[in-house]
Amino acid sequence: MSNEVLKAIQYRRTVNQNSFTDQDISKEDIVTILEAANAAPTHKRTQPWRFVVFQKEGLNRLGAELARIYKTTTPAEKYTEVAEQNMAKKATMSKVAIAIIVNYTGDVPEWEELAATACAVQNMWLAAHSLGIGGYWATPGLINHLGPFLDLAGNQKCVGLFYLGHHESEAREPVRSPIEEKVRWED
Ligand SMILES: Cc1cc2nc3c(=O)[nH]c(=O)nc-3n(C[C@H](O)[C@H](O)[C@H](O)COP(=O)(O)O)c2cc1C
Repeated sequence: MSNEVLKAIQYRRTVNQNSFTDQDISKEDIVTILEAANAAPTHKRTQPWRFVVFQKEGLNRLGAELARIYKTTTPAEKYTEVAEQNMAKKATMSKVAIAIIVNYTGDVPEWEELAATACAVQNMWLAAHSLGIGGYWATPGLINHLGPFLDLAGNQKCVGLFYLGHHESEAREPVRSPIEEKVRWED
């Protein structure tokens, strides 16, 4: 790879909580990651991304809420105590969790605001990677029940939780089918 940006794009990976270390993420790094999100492209500059940052005790509250939602929304025949505990652990094993929210303005089609928010997440992911911090975008069905906890307005939707931590996982290139299969050239 020829430069740092291309390298970061190739080596950014999903890093899950099992690989996170105990090292804290500094406030400065969190702000750098959020500023990267805020630099994402956006039609009509609606800047639809919103974030709620959980750290320290906030992670325990998030974990407890995820476990509570799991317990109250999972049919009895599918419920397991282990799954309930694992749901909470996703938050408590992370150093930071960022709720990803789309703020729909109505000024552009909804899909464009969702797309802009996804661009913001990729920016965060790359910024985190460049700081030695791994990220994991999780989209369990439970996020559809997080509205009251996150204090979302009627035009806002949570589209995931971005879990972050310093980590010890090996750098890996992506596993993808060849780009040639996904492109048609017209000369
Ligand atoms: C919109 C979106 C939602 C995702 N949701 C989940 C999820 O709920 N659980 C999960 O394990 N991974 C989730 N992922 C991560 C993907 O599984 C991961 O990006 C994919 O396996 C490729 O790995 P890489 O990120 O290391 O390239 C999500 C990724 C995206 C872009």
